[in-house]
Amino acid sequence: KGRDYYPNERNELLRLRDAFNSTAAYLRANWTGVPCGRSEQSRWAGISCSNWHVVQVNLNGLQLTGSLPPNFLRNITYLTRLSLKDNSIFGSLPDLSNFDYLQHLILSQNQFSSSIPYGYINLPRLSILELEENYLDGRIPPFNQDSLAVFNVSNNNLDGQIPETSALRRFSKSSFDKNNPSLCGSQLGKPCAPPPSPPPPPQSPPPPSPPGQRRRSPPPPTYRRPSQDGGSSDKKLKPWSVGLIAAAAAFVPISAMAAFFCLYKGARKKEELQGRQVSAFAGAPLVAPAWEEKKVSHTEGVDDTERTVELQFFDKSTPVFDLDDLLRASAEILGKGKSGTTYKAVLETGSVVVVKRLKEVTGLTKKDYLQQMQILGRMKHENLVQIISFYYSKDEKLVVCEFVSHGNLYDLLHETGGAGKAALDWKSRLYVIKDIAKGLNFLHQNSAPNKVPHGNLKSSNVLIQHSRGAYHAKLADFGYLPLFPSRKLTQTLAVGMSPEFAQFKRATSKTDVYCFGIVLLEIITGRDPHGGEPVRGKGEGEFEYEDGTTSSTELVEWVRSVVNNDWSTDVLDVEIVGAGEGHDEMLKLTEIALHCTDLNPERRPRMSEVLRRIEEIEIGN
Ligand SMILES: Nc1ncnc2c1ncn2[C@@H]1O[C@H](COP(=O)(O)OP(=O)(O)OP(=O)(O)O)[C@@H](O)[C@H]1O
Repeated sequence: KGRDYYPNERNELLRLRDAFNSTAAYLRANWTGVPCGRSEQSRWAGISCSNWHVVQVNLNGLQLTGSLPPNFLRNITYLTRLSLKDNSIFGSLPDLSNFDYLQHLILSQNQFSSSIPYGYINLPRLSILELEENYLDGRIPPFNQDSLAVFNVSNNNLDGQIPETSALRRFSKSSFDKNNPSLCGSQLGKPCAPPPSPPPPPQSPPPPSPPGQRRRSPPPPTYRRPSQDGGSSDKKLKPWSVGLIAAAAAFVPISAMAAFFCLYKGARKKEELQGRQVSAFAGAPLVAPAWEEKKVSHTEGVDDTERTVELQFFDKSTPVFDLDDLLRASAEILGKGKSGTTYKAVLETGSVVVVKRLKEVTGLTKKDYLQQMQILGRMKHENLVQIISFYYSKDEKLVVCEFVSHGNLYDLLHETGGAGKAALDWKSRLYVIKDIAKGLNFLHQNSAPNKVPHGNLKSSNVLIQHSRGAYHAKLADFGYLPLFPSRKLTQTLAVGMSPEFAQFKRATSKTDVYCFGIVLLEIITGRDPHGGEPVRGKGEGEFEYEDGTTSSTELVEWVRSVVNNDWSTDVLDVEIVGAGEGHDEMLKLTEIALHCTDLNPERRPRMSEVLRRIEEIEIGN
């Protein structure tokens, strides 16, 4: 019956599978039997074989949550490729010494939070190393493999000098930059040592530096070996702690969180002793004494010292909680978007909130962050997700907002199996459309004229509530645009899909109107404007629509051509065409949507006009 398989390799894969939480159900169902048989092609999803051995593990974008088991894959001796990109795996990067055949190591877009293991410099055949978009800290080891062709450690929390090896000198800024604020070296055009200070002129002594301002001495240029646990010994609140705790809480009982919590507490105690944990609003009057105890405050002013800000609450009538409460909450990941990871947290009091951990905001000053948060906190409207509070520290920016219970419009419109889709009849769609228009108009009325008030309007950011027999909508994720410094990131937001952004890299309030038009077309036609294709992850760190050819414009063009021909009802979603109601109204809405998605932003209507026209449309019985 041919040769035997290698049971050790199978066991290693099963150990890996079992380390992930229930999102790995797919692997549980599929990884049965023998991974490598006679053929090179494995029956196991994500596994490739050669000569009866496992040689590749490719588990990208499967929403895997958990940490990698110790001595990870140690018996898979012939492994050439390990790719776990775009999951929510946390903890330390795996120790991979003695993997002599490993060529591709791709662990980007996860939540790993250790330093980069030193042993990686001894992987003799390493040609692709992608570790970007994690929470890695510490120094970059001195990689010097000639084989290295792709190297990316950007978007982490690394520091120190980029080692001056010939292999690393081959890579440019984009391999290292973003969110690695303390990293320095020629690749970044950022010398590590401070420039030698000129001798002070004898007549005039240099002005005294302002109190409390000390120059940070540059880190020593040598590589510091990571401590045993793979982390750094610095006990400050780690950028990963919230994510780790929240993710861990998704599948461990609250009591098991104590260990994490102690770690966090210890870190805080030290910070408090050092006087770093100071509220930026320390002078603000607190309304109830109990709140003082809880060390929370309400936003009343802004200062600009680069310190941690405790959770800030906007509404004095909401029950308050502090970061400790939040960390103790049981949490689950709702999703990982382009702007960060979103968690649902159930506090011990039973209140449910949503916590968004923003990424890519490290370049932002605290003042800018607080100012924008204050603007957003004032945006109170029944069709906007209410922001409850926010948190700022150098490494961690959190936005806490209300939880909206019925998922998002995208899922409701495109859910396969029909359950969600059929539920959204014409009347519900019109309710939802009106709500979106009202929420967006409110944002537009209350924002400065030169701003992009929402910036990320798309159906997955329209959250649905079901009350008194009807669907209602609330807009989420608005106002983040000023927080994201890079164009590349703006490109991933909904406004980045507009024709003007694709062509001129520009967005205005009329770009929001365009996004609204696209959502409207999506509701009317039932078609996914992005054709169901992933927006992200086309190539190595690239985005699908980078060249500006968005498929949302294809949807617009298609609707326009059908409508121009004979006002046919062909564009309408079959679900509502079948019901035979509301055709005229839907066609009126199609006209509005086409007006909103005009290629020329100047010709698009203002949101106030859009709302007026939509409100004229009757909701029948
Ligand atoms: N306040 C909320 N209440 C309930 N669910 C929410 C809330 N905010 C976000 N979600 C859900 O969490 C998931 C992830 O949201 P998130 O905003 O992180 O990603 P996204 O919308 O896919 O992308 P982006 O970051 O570009 O907005 C989505 O399914 C969204 O519907």
